[in-house]
Amino acid sequence: MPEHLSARQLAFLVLRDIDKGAFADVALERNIRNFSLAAVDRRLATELIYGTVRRQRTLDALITQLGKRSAEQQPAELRRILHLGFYQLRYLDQVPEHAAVDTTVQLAKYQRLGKLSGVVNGMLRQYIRLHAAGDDPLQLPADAVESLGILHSYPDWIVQAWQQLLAADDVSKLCEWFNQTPKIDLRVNRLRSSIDQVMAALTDHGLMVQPHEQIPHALRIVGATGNIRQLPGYDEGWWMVQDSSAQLVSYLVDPQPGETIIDACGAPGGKTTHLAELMGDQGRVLGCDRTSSRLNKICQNAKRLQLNTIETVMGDSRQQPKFQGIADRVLLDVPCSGLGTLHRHADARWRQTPNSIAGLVTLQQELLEAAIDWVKPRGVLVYSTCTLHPDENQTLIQTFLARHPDWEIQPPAKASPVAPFVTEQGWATVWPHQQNMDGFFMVKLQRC
Ligand SMILES: C[S@@+](CC[C@H](N)C(=O)[O-])C[C@H]1O[C@@H](n2cnc3c(N)ncnc32)[C@H](O)[C@@H]1O
Repeated sequence: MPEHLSARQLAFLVLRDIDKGAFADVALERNIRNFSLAAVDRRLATELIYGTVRRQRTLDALITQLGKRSAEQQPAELRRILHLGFYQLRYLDQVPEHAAVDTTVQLAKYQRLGKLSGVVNGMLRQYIRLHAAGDDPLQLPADAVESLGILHSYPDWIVQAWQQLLAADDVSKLCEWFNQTPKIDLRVNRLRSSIDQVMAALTDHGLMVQPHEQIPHALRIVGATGNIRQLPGYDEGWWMVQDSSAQLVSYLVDPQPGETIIDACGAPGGKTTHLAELMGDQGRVLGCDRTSSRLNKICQNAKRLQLNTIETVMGDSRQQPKFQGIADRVLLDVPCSGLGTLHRHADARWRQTPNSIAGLVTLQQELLEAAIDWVKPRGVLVYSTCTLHPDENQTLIQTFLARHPDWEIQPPAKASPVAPFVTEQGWATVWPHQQNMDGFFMVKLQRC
């Protein structure tokens, strides 16, 4: 197989596995071992896989508009080959048009779709002709929701959910934001290191690193990192990978040394470990989860970060009567639809559905009803999600407050790193297209 085809060939094989139900990252990891690719080709394959999965609706619309049959009627393998071709033409400036066409036609031949290689050639060349004439080859319908969904590649129901919360222009910007490659943020372990020490070590290692303007101990790595475990300070527990917006949650909890904190849905421990760090590792932090393999990750992270106050508790947090009235603060970082981290999980927008959201809302409500009984009379509970769906956030909290008039929202103190993100209702929402971080929702509740 010619070298220049290998990246596309790998991408194609991974896409075929995804069509059989595999998760994108798992399928990539499994297939990559069979190819000895140079780093640059590995990067191209990764971009092609995640890019075509993200942009699938847009690419399907092009197939339908430029072909004789709709995308759904095309043979599955031909459809994936066309996705790869159109993706390179539309989104990859570094791939010359002729290379995109030639490699896609060759890919069809390698897959024994030789008879259809003329179709591939014709459709891709038609795209190039229309583009050269100054037109966007992608035609959009008049309906505003469908138009945004096709242009940015989202199911209509996600666009509609965001329209409930944002102006049309913001919805468009948010859709586009999630189509970019994710960045990696670190949280510096203040008990083992400092921002300056970690920045110096990473810069010496050849990385570009920026401190976050609003969030103490948060750093952003600019560009590719390579294997994260091989970066300086990892083994020493100087830092943890955690998006800046996720770091805000523990600031909202605001744990104090000596207190008892329960983290009801704690694995893999990003926030459990942050809570212990903020308490100077003094007190008791119970990190709970119902999945034992995930609970182990809390132990591993606590060990690496050299934190001693964390105890793990295995089980369903809807049924933990032993926690009744023992907590100064509870964190409920619930399982959610993840609409705030769509850039990190290319296929997530196609896996979630309105039905799956409804199931999650029931679980979230049950967890909240159970966890309020753990809070001491003057204690607080923080509810958080990495989603941007109103049913899992604003509506869920409003429904809870209507059912529990003895609870109210406590906005963060003015000096809190969370304060800049607080809305007039007292909860905080991080909008990625405005704040350039993962999407998050968080609110602190207390008894009146
Ligand atoms: C959003 S993740 C938590 C992320 C974590 N707080 C962090 O910052 O690393 C939600 C977690 O809830 C756990 N979970 C789901 N249902 C649960 C339940 N009924 N009781 C306890 N944990 C649950 C999942 O296993 C998952 O690890």
